[in-house]
Amino acid sequence: MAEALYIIKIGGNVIDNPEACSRFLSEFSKIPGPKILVHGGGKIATQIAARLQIETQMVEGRRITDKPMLDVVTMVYGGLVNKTLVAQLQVSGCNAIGLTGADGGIIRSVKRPVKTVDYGFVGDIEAVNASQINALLESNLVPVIAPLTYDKAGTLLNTNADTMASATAIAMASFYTANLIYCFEKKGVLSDPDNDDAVIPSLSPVSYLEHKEKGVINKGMIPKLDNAFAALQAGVGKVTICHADDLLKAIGEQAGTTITL
Ligand SMILES: Nc1ncnc2c1ncn2[C@@H]1O[C@H](COP(=O)(O)OP(=O)(O)O)[C@@H](O)[C@H]1O
Ligand SMILES: CC(=O)N[C@@H](CCC(=O)OP(=O)(O)O)C(=O)O
Repeated sequence: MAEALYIIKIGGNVIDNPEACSRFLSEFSKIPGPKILVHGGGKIATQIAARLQIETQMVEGRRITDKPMLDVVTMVYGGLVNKTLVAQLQVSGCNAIGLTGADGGIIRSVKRPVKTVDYGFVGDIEAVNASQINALLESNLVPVIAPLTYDKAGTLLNTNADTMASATAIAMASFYTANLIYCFEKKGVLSDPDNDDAVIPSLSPVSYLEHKEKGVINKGMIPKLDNAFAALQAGVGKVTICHADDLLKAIGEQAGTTITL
């Protein structure tokens, strides 16, 4: 069996909480062997945009990204968030290297075509350069990937971080047994949104549909789960959704929600 690789995604709600983020990074640093961190930061981009009097508009979990908003997300994801995480990982003994999809040409996308909604500078992933990412891993570096990609015209594009993580895990599955873990601020996918302990231990496509129809799985969880199922279907070994504090538990035994087919 191929060597295990852990692709961990951390969302904006955890990054925005300094104590929770620091606990998460300390757990992440302890993962043995090759690993990749993919981060979001949507909440911080929204806050900084507001300070600059730029209004945020989300449609189906995706940010409408005009040029002023593209400038904000480039600064926030590619700069502030990415470099803060890298610096903190360095002092945890983890030799992190911060990258957008454009760095090393690791993730290229195409501007989302305008159908009913014009998302602006938002990218749909077209190609992940798994060999380039693997070269970093083989140099014992830990890639920390920001949710920005680039297109063939050399334009940066804003790209959902859950999709970045799923596409990276799928591409890396040609070299490793890929394990994708979505870490966020809840204990897993919940069967009752008002009860933080009502974790669904294992979620199949059929039960996903049932929970979605009942309305108990909604908002940001829908694109996250769509990405999770897509990864499993495309050869990723294991996909888990868990609390950021439970990362090592999810790797060692079981925590949160395991996605099944
Ligand atoms: N059934 C559910 N279980 C857990 N979270 C849910 C559920 N339905 C909707 N959510 C929402 O999904 C959110 C996670 O998605 P998102 O905001 O995109 O997170 P992230 O910051 O990790 O990208 C949670 O904060 C929660 O409000
Ligand atoms: C196109 C698009 O929507 N991009 C996302 C990228 C950040 C992200 O996904 O952050 P979280 O994981 O913290 O939600 C956004 O700008 O919000």
